Amino acid sequence: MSTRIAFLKGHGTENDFVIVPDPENVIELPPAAVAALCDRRAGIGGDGLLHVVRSEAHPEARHLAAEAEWFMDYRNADGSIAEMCGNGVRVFARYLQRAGHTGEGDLAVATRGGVKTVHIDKDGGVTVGMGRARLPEGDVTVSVGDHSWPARNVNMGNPHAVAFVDDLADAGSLNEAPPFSPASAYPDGVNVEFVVDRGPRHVAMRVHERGSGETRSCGTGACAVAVATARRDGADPTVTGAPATYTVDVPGGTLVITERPDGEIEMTGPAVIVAEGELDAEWLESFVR
Ligand SMILES: N[C@@H](CCC[C@H](N)C(=O)O)C(=O)O
Repeated sequence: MSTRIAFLKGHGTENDFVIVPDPENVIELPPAAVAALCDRRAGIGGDGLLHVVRSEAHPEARHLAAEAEWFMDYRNADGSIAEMCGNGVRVFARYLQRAGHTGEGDLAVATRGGVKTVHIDKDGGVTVGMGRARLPEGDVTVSVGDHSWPARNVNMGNPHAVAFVDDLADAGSLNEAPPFSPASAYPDGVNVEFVVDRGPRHVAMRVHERGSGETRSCGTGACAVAVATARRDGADPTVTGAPATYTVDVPGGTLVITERPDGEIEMTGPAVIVAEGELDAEWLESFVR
């Protein structure tokens, strides 16, 4: 009989993840194994994978172990590594709560983008301290078919290009990564958000994620959109001293983002575990070469 490996499936605003609890970091997860797990036909299916490891047991997080017991080793659906995942970190916290590793209240989670503080609300929502946005200077253009738009460069630990469009349908099918220029703007690739206004401090977006394609939501992307929209609207809490809260509709739900006067960004949204099961270790090992 083959060995079985526990997994769970969860989502935050329909950005969905395969969760692999592996506290001691003993499960081999090369890119091919991650891509197989995230495959929606031949695997479990997901926009990404949350490898749940104790910080002490992971070489990339050991230095953060005193601040955060758990490390979110996040992978995109194609197996590539990303610095941060805003929806993923909420689902990660929900898993830790369900597994009895944390209760209600604040929880520190180590990520490649630094330590994030997560608050599990009593009403089911989860709030994450996402850190500060960086807005590198430089003109960027993104295109889809015959359309092209100027885009705002926003870094939330991972790179985003935010384009304001007349209609979300203008972004087309988003089957391919939208080309950008100059080609040197994002040497490691970029997540691209398309945004329309819905009302005062209320926008809607679609996203093409680096390493995952079009997804139903992107938490870091929603934060990038909130900051880009605030600057477009002339709102900069670090200058005015007044917090700016934006509601960001994504195809899979709604996220609420607040930028505080100290520049720190908080994001609130749902985090749901939908299933729990066992993987066939032999099947997974067939992708480990
Ligand atoms: N869906 C995530 C972002 C995941 C990483 C991204 N695809 C990248 O490569 O930077 C989120 O909710 O933030």
